[in-house]
Amino acid sequence: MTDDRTTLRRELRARRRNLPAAARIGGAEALAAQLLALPFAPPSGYVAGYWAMDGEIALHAWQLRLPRDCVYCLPVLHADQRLRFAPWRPGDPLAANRFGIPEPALAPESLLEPEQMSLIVLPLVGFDGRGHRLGMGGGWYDRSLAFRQRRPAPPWLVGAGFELQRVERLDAADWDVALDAVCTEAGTVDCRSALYV
Ligand SMILES: Nc1nc2c(c(=O)[nH]1)N(C=O)[C@@H](CNc1ccc(C(=O)N[C@@H](CCC(=O)O)C(=O)O)cc1)CN2
Ligand SMILES: Nc1ncnc2c1ncn2[C@@H]1O[C@H](COP(=O)(O)OP(=O)(O)OP(=O)(O)O)[C@@H](O)[C@H]1O
Repeated sequence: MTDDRTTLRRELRARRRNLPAAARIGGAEALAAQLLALPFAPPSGYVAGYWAMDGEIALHAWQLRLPRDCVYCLPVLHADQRLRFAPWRPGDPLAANRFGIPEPALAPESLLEPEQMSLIVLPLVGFDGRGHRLGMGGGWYDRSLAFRQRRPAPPWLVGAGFELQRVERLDAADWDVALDAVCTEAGTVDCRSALYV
């Protein structure tokens, strides 16, 4: 990881946190509409979101408006350094993981593999117009979704963020998994046609 990426991460996270509450609430509603309008939005199956923290754009509006046959899931950290996913509805028990992020309190054998998801929404720290992403730097999503470099969707991979997290250009590392789309409160970047350029 270069110093540049560390600096950019810090700056974008601060920008994300400083957004006023009204923009944050309106943004979550507008994001839900963008996610529901995706051409590949699944009518059924497991879909993964995240528990928003550190100023991340929230997914509760999307969760509430999902088709009834979609099962909303949250990421769960696993000892093998790859994410698993677990269904979660408001009221279900949660426990904080080692980053302090709430995750469903389920037995390990009940957890779902990334391969079982129809669609996964990834939290973005930053993104560019080609769909390259900057995450928290732990490599959790890249490791967990590496199989998508050799195999087509599903799961569809969609980054979510506020428009103010867009940057001119992010260089992709070998391990970076390409997103199929990026959704913000202002619109959607469909990255599928850009995969081979
Ligand atoms: N809401 C949300 N959930 C998520 C992620 C995320 O980015 N957002 N993740 C995306 O990968 C995974 C967890 N990865 C994470 C990686 C780093 C940090 C983090 O806060 N790092 C702190 C200090 C670390 C510490 O407390 O030890 C930091 O960098 O300031 C959090 C989550 C899975 N769940
Ligand atoms: N497929 C992989 N196999 C092994 N290690 C990986 C893989 N993908 C990423 N990593 C490791 O994860 C580290 C962090 O990667 P990077 O800086 O791209 O994270 P990020 O994409 O910002 O974070 P995240 O994926 O958590 O949102 C890298 O230094 C790399 O060593």
